[in-house]
Amino acid sequence: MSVLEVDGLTKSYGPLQALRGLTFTVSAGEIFGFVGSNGAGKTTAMRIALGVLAPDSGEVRWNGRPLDLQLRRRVGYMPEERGLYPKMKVGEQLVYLAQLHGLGAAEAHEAMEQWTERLGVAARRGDDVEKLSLGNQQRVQLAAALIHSPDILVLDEPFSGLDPVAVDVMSSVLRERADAGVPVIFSSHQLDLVERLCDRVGIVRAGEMVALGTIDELRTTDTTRWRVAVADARPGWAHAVPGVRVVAEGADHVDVELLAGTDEDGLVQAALAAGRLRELQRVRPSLADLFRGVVSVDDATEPQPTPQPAGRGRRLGRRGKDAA
Ligand SMILES: Nc1ncnc2c1ncn2[C@@H]1O[C@H](COP(=O)(O)OP(=O)(O)OP(=O)(O)O)[C@@H](O)[C@H]1O
Repeated sequence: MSVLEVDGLTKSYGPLQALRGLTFTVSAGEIFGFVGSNGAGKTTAMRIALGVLAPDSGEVRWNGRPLDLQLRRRVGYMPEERGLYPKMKVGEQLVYLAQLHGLGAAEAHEAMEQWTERLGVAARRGDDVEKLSLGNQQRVQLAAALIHSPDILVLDEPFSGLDPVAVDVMSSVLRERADAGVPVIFSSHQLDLVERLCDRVGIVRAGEMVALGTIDELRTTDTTRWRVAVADARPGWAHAVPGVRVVAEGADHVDVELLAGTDEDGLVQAALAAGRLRELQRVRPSLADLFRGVVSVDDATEPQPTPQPAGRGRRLGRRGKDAA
């Protein structure tokens, strides 16, 4: 079976180690969700997968073969910073991009018509890209990634800023491509969407993969989670129960985890003693819960550079990324 292998990627920007041996695979027909805090290294990894950025070490292979220039032309890429010509008309631009990927004029035109139709921007073919709303520009950007029927799709935050209808269209296109045998990788901070759409998920933290698998595989932990609703309970009652860790507190309920070796009897007794027990049920952690479990609050800050002698080690911000 065809497989995209991302193997042991490391990448530093000056003193900042953005990737530390990042490894994962995506099979043909699979949608892989790439998640992680801001600055975790997702864009860096995707740029390397496309070949626009070279790793310091490690390799990306497609069916066992390192991704060379020829194979890279078979990748459909949606960059985070987007990459359309603002003053070019939507239709002309898509035809032009298709031809750059080797399609003949008639074929390119047909592909443009097909994708603008499918993505709901057919009426905008004659408009300059810059005149489109951001969401519509994004639809065109996806069309640009798909126009040459790529064998691999790599999409950097394709869902950000889309309205719910566009999210549905984008989701069904990705599923369709995957069903046609294309491995699809996309990054997103919309974890509910990732949970819904992806066959497997990778959680990156400071340039390393810290969790990898199907959502169900990621849910397999040695702790179990319960939701308990107690009316008129004294505040904070759950915090005092031995073997219980409070993971979320709502207005009328708490979510708790029973630590390994603890059964639910103690929790039930404590809940009954705390007030009128309204609800007690086992809950399956969402991807957002799993994410919080492996990515700490501190990760929202970016990976720290290794200490440098005075005068060096300046960290580039978002705007400086492409300049480096
Ligand atoms: N060209 C560059 N020069 C210097 N530092 C960079 C450059 N590109 C990225 N970085 C840094 O590398 C780290 C990883 O960045 P990257 O953009 O890959 O993360 P990300 O997971 O895509 O983040 P986000 O979710 O915010 O898009 C960050 O600390 C970032 O500031």
